[in-house]
Amino acid sequence: MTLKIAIAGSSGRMGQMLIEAVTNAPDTQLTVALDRTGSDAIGRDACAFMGKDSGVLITDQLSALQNADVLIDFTRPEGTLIHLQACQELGVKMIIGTTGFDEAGRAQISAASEKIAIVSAYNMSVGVNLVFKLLEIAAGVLNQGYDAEIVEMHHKHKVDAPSGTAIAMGEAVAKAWDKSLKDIATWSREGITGPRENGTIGFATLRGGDVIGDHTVVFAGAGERIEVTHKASNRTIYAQGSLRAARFLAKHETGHYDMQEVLGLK
Ligand SMILES: NC(=O)C1=CN([C@@H]2O[C@H](COP(=O)(O)OP(=O)(O)OC[C@H]3O[C@@H](n4cnc5c(N)ncnc54)[C@H](OP(=O)(O)O)[C@@H]3O)[C@@H](O)[C@H]2O)C=CC1
Ligand SMILES: O=C(O)C1=N[C@H](C(=O)O)C[C@H](O)C1
Repeated sequence: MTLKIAIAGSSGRMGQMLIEAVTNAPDTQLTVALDRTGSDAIGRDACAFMGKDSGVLITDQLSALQNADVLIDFTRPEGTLIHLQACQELGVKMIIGTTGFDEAGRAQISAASEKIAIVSAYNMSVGVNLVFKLLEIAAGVLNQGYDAEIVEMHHKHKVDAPSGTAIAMGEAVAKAWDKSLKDIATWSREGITGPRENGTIGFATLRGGDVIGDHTVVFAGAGERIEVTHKASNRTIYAQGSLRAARFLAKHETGHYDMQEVLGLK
């Protein structure tokens, strides 16, 4: 069966990666390419950036989604929430890779999953999802006398901080410590901060150049330090993960799933 795929943010870094992956896979077909109203990309062939002619023109008309089984959305929270509404109305499933949602945005996604099947994850790569499992084990053992610090670095164009992945890593550690991340997170430090409080999780954000995505969780104890690191060197890892999510969604009509479920890690 061929899956009919729509891509949001078609001219973005991830949008183009996804278009390339969808057009190259044997079981998926690009049927809709969206970008926002006012974008220079509207009316251009979705595959023009690859020097190819697909016949799918980039549009801002959300009614085009009726020609898709699944929308893959890596845009911005405000765009994703508008697409979410259209997908509910048209019965189109969704894969959401966008980061930076507030609690209300996350609640809207969960509520929509009563009508349509949704996979959402702050990181679609196999490697990072494996790291979440490793963190569960590490934090479970290092639950006393170790300070957890999470350092991430991304390209200079990224607009949200800390990264969704860093937050999800913090949530994995906090869960293993039977805590809620919001109660123990130190999101940044500046000035006379005083000594570090035990049981907290610190975050540090670096931005620069073209770094695709580096994450390290440090567990620092007395006499030793354990570091768990993931480094992305190509955005295809996120696109390939999204295709796995699309195949997974073909078997579900409703419900809210994450990549751990898609990858069979839960
Ligand atoms: N879950 C995962 O595995 C990954 C998640 N991400 C996340 O994906 C998102 C996109 O990243 P990236 O591709 O680098 O970003 P880009 O800025 O390169 O692309 C974003 C795209 O979305 C469009 N867009 C922006 N605002 C809206 C809106 N309100 N409505 C509709 N479309 C909109 C942009 O259009 P325009 O250029 O006109 O503004 C652009 O086409 C980020 O949140 C990032 O953190 C990234 C990689 C992996
Ligand atoms: O904006 C990015 O580029 C990335 N965003 C995601 C995040 O915020 O965690 C995933 C990946 O790190 C790349």
